Amino acid sequence: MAKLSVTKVSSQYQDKTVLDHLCLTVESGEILALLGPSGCGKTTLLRAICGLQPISSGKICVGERLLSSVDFMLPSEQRGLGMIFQDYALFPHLSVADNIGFGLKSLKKVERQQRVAEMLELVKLDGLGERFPHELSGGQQQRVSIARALAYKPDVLLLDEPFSNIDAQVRSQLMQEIREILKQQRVTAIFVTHSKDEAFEFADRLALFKQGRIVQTGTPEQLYFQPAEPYVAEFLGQGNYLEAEVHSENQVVTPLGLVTSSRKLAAAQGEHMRLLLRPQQIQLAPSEQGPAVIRERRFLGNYCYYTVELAEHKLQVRSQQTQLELGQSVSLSTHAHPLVLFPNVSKA
Ligand SMILES: Nc1ncnc2c1ncn2[C@@H]1O[C@H](COP(=O)(O)OP(=O)(O)OP(=O)(O)O)[C@@H](O)[C@H]1O
Repeated sequence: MAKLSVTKVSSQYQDKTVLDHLCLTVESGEILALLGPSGCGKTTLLRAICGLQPISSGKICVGERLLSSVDFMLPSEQRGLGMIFQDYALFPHLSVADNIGFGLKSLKKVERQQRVAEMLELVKLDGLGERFPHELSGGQQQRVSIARALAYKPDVLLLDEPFSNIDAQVRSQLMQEIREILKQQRVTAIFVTHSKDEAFEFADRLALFKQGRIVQTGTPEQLYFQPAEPYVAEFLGQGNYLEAEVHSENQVVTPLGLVTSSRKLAAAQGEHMRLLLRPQQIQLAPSEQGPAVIRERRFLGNYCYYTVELAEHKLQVRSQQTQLELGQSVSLSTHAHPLVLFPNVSKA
């Protein structure tokens, strides 16, 4: 059974529907990223899970325990959830140790001190227990809030844009460290972000939001390489779209020539579709008679990003061939892979 389940949940602000029959499950020990643009309802869903936002349909459960339904709202403090905020939300007048021990008042003093010491060690802040939050860096403050949330062993940890205020230079390392801690402690977590890079780096699975609904859930690879719709494809990264006519059960005719799918196509022969190719799915080869020309080039170390002109198309190509020059003619190809085809709206 899923650890957290959100079933057909709707919620409104005044008359405006912000969550629309939304369904989501998080498995035990899993880190799920809720990903989506600003205003799509991510924070509202977290608030509903925490018990700060009423719902008008559906239910929210942890295991078999009901947290919210249309006519029931378990008080926030009885939900067994931990919460991490963007602004750390530490008590400024309490020391680091007292912040971490804040939710442990039911424990005896010695046990509490022991748990606080374990948590300080876990988040690599041993020796800093007597400091106050303003004496710590942003990354260290976020470690304190992780320690505070994990100290009372929550059933599910909710993280609302926890890395947004962290300096870009240390963000990636902090994310990796916190991910390791959550995995080591087998914490079930929901992580809200509008950054696909953060979602890729931190989560096991992504759920992509669109106007109050989840449009697709899956591993980063599934959403990136097998997006269910153009919205998903575009949110997760750059892509090239080419007109494609279905030629056989696993081939399409495109401006690149015949492109082969490594699995059977869902579209019928003769149908006009749009083929999605990620920049790294197009291969370049220098060729004097090649039909395409390099128009822009960005060198990025191990690889180059090229803008390649092919008839009226401008294609973005990522290639490890870093020696190609502006104005050079090239041929283009793509290896057989599971092709992603979307309906061709202009011909529909
Ligand atoms: N208290 C409120 N009263 C009325 N409308 C609200 C309220 N809070 C949020 N909204 C609206 O509900 C919608 C969803 O907001 P929400 O904060 O859940 O989005 P979000 O995806 O978390 O966005 P962001 O990434 O910017 O935090 C937005 O259109 C927002 O303007």
